[in-house]
Amino acid sequence: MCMLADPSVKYKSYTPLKLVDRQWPSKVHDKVPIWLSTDLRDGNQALATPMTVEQKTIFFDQLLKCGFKEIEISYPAASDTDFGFTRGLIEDGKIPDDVWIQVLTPAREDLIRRTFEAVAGAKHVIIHMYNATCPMFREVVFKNSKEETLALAVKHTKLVAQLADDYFEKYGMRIKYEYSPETFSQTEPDFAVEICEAVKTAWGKAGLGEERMIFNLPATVEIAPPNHYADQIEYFCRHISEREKIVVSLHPHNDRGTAIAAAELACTAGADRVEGCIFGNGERTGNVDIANLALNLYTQGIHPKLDFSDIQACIDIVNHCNDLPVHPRHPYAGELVFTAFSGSHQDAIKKGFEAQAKRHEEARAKGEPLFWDMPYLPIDPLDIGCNYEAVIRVNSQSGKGGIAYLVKTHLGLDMPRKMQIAFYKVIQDISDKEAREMTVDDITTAFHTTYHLGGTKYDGRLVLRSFKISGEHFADAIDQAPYEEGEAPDQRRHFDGSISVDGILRAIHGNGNGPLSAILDALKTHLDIDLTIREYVEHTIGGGKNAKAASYVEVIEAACDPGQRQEGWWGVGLDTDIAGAGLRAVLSAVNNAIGDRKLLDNQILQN
Ligand SMILES: CC(=O)SCCNC(=O)CCNC(=O)[C@H](O)C(C)(C)COP(=O)(O)OP(=O)(O)OC[C@H]1O[C@@H](n2cnc3c(N)ncnc32)[C@H](O)[C@@H]1OP(=O)(O)O
Ligand SMILES: CC(C)C(=O)C(=O)O
Ligand SMILES: [Mg+2]
Repeated sequence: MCMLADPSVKYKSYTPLKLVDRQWPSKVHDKVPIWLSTDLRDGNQALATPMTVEQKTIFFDQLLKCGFKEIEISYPAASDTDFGFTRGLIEDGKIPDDVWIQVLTPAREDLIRRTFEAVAGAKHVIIHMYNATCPMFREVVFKNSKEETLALAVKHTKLVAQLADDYFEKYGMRIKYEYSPETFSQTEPDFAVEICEAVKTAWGKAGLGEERMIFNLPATVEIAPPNHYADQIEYFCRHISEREKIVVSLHPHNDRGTAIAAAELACTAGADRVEGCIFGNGERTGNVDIANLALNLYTQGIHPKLDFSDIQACIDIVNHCNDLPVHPRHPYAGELVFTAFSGSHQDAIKKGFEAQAKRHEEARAKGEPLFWDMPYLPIDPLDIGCNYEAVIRVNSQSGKGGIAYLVKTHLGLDMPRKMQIAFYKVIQDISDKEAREMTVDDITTAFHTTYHLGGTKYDGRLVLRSFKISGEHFADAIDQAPYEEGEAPDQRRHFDGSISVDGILRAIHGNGNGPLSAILDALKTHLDIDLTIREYVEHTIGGGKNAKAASYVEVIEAACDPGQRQEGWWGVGLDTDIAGAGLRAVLSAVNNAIGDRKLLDNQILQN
């Protein structure tokens, strides 16, 4: 049947819960739940090739590093691998004293007994038993009535309770019980409560504190929007007796793509605990992603009590063990989640970094916290072990801001706005022509080529070899905007220098009201290059002995009508000396202005 067929005669909608005075919508999710990783069970059972013992061991170690205190390590009755892995962790003393391992079993006597054998001798164990409770499973899978479904749960809970006593006596083990009415979210809410009440009574050990039993309420298949799951959880929390003696746990799957929302809303509805997998592995569309949930709390200023400060290590291990990639757009973990390609995003991020640096400086001085508040970046990449390298990447969708950010970050050069526009066109041309992303290398190389910086030394048709500025103290002169003509005669400067012109050394000299106008005068006199400066900007790079000056110059034709807007040519100069930087910037711009124009021989003085 094609998608255009009428779905109303094929699919039934979920039945909303009539919870007239629901409380959760006005609550805020700000409490850190107990986390249980089920990567080694629900995650493992959903792999084409389940993990080997070696892979499970590596994964287990990573879960400990992340700080999980409850880890569902296996379904021991399923396979020798799971049974052996469980025994191995216990016998090799690999389970820290503050960690509870959890094991899953169906409500079947042989499998429950086998499960206990697997965990014999462990210090802290959660025995997790499940049976499906919804109408479809009762009717189709088990062919059981409600009463029979309840009786199955009660009978096997009693067996678990009996074995828990035996194993406590024999090994001194602390055992908690978790019961899952599998398919809870498709089960009649009052029946879910009824069966859990019966299980609680059968268990007979519901206590306070750590000993509370756990009711895990799975959205085995996510069949309704997240608000409905929250309603179901609130209903359960309000109707189950001795609420304080039980832990209410969530186990959301992601069939509708809303497992994260379901978990967060259901936490506001009263849940204490969440089961899930790192990066959301698991049956079909996966279990709820615990890293995502934890980092969502983190970005609200709440420490999630899980450590994802080295998210790449988690990605590597999950990849290795599950043989599943993490999508490039996966929240927090994808390789593109901190990257802006688009111009307006890049511009906002560049401005955001600059504003934040200023804000942080002021806050630091006042001893106040350095709050993260950045356009487009909800979390500081550094907090999860990433860096800012990926934040701005350039392609044909990028603008001047992003390119300027990369030039500033990688070359330390803070281009003036108009020069950013000019250099942006250079990069746009390359990117459009080559129809590919521009790497940082591409951009810095293009910058060096465009402004004749030639790596460590200058290149271009005209290269400054040596110079002397005479007249008044030149630092003052350069401060006085050397391109302003008409200064008093006693402020004029004289430029004496040698430049290489197309590889041949020439001596040139000229006068001006500053070093830059003096060199331009020399170029006019000797090479018939008649340009004037429209814009000049400078800044220092670094500090102390290693400080350098960076100068940026825009030149235009001297003959240009001042009222007429003319395209200029930009240049950059770097030198330990500010006058040197300015002169080099002029030559860099002049090189761009002359292009391959023939220079007049008769104007050149042979050195
Ligand atoms: C939603 C979840 O994720 S639940 C967890 C699912 N995980 C797994 O299934 C992984 C591990 N499972 C396995 O390896 C196997 O299923 C085993 C070893 C546990 C059992 O294998 P088998 O004995 O061959 O049974 P199989 O799985 O084919 O069939 C299930 C049987 O158990 C019954 N059953 C299923 N779930 C349960 C349960 N929770 N409690 C009691 N009985 C159950 C079924 O109705 C069926 O009974 P039937 O044979 O009378 O029709
Ligand atoms: C065993 C249960 C908790 C389960 O995995 C599910 O219902 O999804
Ligand atoms: Mg599951």
